[in-house]
Amino acid sequence: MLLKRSAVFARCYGIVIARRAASTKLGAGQMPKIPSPKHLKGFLDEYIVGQETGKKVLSVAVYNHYLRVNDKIKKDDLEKERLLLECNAQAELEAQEKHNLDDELVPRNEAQAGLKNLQRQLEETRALSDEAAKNADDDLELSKSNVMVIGPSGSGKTLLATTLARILEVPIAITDCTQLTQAGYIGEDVEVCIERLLVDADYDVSKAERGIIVLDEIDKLAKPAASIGTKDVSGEGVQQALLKIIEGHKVEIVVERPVKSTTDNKNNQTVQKKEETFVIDTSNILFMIMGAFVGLDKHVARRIESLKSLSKGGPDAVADPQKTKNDKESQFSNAIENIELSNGKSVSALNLATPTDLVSFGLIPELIGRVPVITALEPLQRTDLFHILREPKNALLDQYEYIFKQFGVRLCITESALRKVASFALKEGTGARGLRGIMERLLLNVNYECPESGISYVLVNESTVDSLQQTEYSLASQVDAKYYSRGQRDDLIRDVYLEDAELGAVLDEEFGRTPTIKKNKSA
Ligand SMILES: Nc1ncnc2c1ncn2[C@@H]1O[C@H](COP(=O)(O)OP(=O)(O)OP(=O)(O)O)[C@@H](O)[C@H]1O
Repeated sequence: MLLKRSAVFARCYGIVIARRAASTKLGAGQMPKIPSPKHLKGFLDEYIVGQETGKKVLSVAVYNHYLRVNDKIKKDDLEKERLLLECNAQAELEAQEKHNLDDELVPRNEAQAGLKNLQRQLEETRALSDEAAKNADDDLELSKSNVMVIGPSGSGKTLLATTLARILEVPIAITDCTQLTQAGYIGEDVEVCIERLLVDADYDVSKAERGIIVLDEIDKLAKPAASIGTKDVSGEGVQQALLKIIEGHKVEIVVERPVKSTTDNKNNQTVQKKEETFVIDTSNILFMIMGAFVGLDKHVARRIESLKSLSKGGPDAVADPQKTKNDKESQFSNAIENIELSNGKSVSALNLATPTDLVSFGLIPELIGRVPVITALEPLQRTDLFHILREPKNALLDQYEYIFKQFGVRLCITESALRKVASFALKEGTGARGLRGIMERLLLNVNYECPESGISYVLVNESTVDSLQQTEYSLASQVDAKYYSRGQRDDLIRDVYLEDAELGAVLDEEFGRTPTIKKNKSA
């Protein structure tokens, strides 16, 4: 009996500790409401132009990931609840048993009836919790699904990840894989990505444990064919080191956490830091692995062409290589190979990349195996770049208009000027990333001239962009626009209408003018 009691005590003691931990963490980490894939995609549409397939694939993958996270947390909580219920009933039974049997005032038969009653309650509790566990499909565990996003530089890979983190209100950490090395070598250890996530989660472990880690430039870890047999501490070594954390593992990290800031006599603020150890379980963290994988499209195109030639029966049947080229944009070095499908549609070769292609590229199969969802982003076309300039939330045009408004100037950029900027960016071949640089060069001189100058309106039109294209970067200061004082507002509107009737109408409305009838050159 003594042995039995001490066993029960030990069990209850253990569970009471679990109860304390559970009561503070119960439901912690669970997402309150996961937006549906359609809702997620709709939100992405507001910020990201094009990339329809990528946005759809990611919306579904992210939705499923967080369903799994919630399911896992729910099951863990249920199990804790179950143990608690059982423990409480058992502890009460033990206490009552002792009390009733020791108390001489309680008649023997009443004490025994009371105990029987408690025993029945305990049985009922067990049956109820067993039933709840059965209903929750306890044995079924959803597996982790990390995501790989392949796409040319500046196509929106990082923007997709950060936008998703924003809608889901989860912390995010972006790590450039080229900085990582195997533990013990000069460079950053792979655990640095978890440390960054923890910082973004404001040192809240449960928040960090459901965050997103982006491993950017993963393609730079590809094992070069020449490295076979040699130790590759920054490529294959890092891929190996990433395996555990990507799959789901408890990782211990020591971070220097800022605790308080003090001000010395000279009014200098110093932040005091304290070393703290955290244990982070990475099994609910969503890993998004990204890279441009330059050359992968050519590899895929070759593989598909050789498959086609095999199915048609010999070298004579090899498809015209021109067919796999991007139609208009192929003259640019970063153009991605296109593949013509049997239904006549043309898709980017990156969309047809298989895990085997990625292994041929130099990623290790174990890493690819842990990332079951693979999607590719399309290289952005001229029209995408034009839309990116003015349509999404946070569009560059809105940003520049806002900056100019701060010093009292209405910046007007015509549609044809923006289309020229888009063409210019396409030629530079850096995707949407290049747009910012071009806009900076375009507006450098204007931005220099306007503040505190008496200028109220600036018009940047097609010829302004032409003058930028004719100059070298160093001569960007020679790019000029049209400037107007407050009294020349009508001149501005007239000039705007010559190139962009839509913008003219916007200005008419903005200034409370009667709409101008003559809406364009031909009118
Ligand atoms: N499809 C898009 N829609 C809207 N904006 C975009 C899009 N693609 C890129 N951008 C803009 O270009 C900038 C760079 O994009 P992002 O950092 O997401 O590119 P990336 O694909 O991650 O490039 P890299 O491989 O060089 O890191 C973003 O800040 C964003 O403003």
